[in-house]
Amino acid sequence: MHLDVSLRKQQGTFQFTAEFSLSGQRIGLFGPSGSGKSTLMHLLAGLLKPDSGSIHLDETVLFDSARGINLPPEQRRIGVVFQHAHLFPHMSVRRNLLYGWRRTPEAERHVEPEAIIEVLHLAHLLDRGVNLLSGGERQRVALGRTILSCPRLILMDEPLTGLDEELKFQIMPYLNSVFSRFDIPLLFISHSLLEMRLMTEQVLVVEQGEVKRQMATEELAQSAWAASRQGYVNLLRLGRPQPQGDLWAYQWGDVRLVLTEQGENEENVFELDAREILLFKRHPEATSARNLLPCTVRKLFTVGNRVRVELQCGSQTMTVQIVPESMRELALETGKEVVAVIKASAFRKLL
Ligand SMILES: Nc1ncnc2c1ncn2[C@@H]1O[C@H](COP(=O)(O)OP(=O)(O)OP(=O)(O)O)[C@@H](O)[C@H]1O
Repeated sequence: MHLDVSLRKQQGTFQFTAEFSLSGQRIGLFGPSGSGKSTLMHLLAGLLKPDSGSIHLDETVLFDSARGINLPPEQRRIGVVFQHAHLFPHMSVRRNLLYGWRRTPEAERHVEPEAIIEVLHLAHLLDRGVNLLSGGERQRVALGRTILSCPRLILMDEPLTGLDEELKFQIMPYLNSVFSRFDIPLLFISHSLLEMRLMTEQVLVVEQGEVKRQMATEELAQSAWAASRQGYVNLLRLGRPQPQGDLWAYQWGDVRLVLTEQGENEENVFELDAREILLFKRHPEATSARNLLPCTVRKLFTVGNRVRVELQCGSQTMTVQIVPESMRELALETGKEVVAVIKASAFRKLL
């Protein structure tokens, strides 16, 4: 997807401006409450009209004040999923799902209902009334219905915010598999940096009514680490494991990792807190930890009494957090070889 935006909008005393041009499939909108994220989504979807400027999505002009163009929402083919699933209460799950699909011209129907029902695991719910669904099931139906209207872009405004932590992590794999399998561009709003890292590749940072920056999501995660007291968390995407005794062995690029947890999916996402990784000058003689990875120091950053060490481990990178005293004792510098030691139980399965 390519999106070109240059616009202004005054809402009461709130002035919103956006000037950006981006290409990508998984984009996040990140910023504090009241900064203008939902405003931007409404402007893109055609639910709000800019005072001036233009919006181009791929080859289509959605809005251009100078040329008097303002496509109505139904002609923009942009799907929107809000925090609370807005389903038709008097219809079954099946009729909700097929609502947009039946209205989409045949030539533009590039997603089949059966495929969506399978990916979102909705087959057993098809004849149920939507009032009898749980919060997570409602969100899955809302997402399925939006995708079946075959949009060119999907906007999601905090779709996971109303759900409890456990449900959130149950739904995210569905979202990920839908967006990977059907390759639909996504613009995703969330206050959660972890959700951003799991769902997007790039982010637009919105602050005080303005799109201020555009950066890789990982860059945002690194800068958030420097600004907060929290530890940095590595996210590792690992494939199917092989049993190794009563543990599980995963291939991570050209590195083999041994974990206590079994991942059942094609792709399993684990978090690894940067503070839980130990560094040694050379291979320790004996240790209870199951993972001893020869690595090279790529970068070092010191923030107060914390040092972030970026390591190259074969083809993969990993971040470790230590204290300045350890850095001096290990004489760490760029290019130095070290051994990273990680317990099999230090990895926590997220997805
Ligand atoms: N119709 C309106 N009239 C006046 N001000 C409005 C109107 N709609 C929204 N605003 C103001 O615009 C600002 C941006 O709102 P918006 O909902 O876009 O923020 P947001 O970044 O999505 O916030 P949150 O993360 O809390 O959802 C807020 O200060 C809001 O009060």
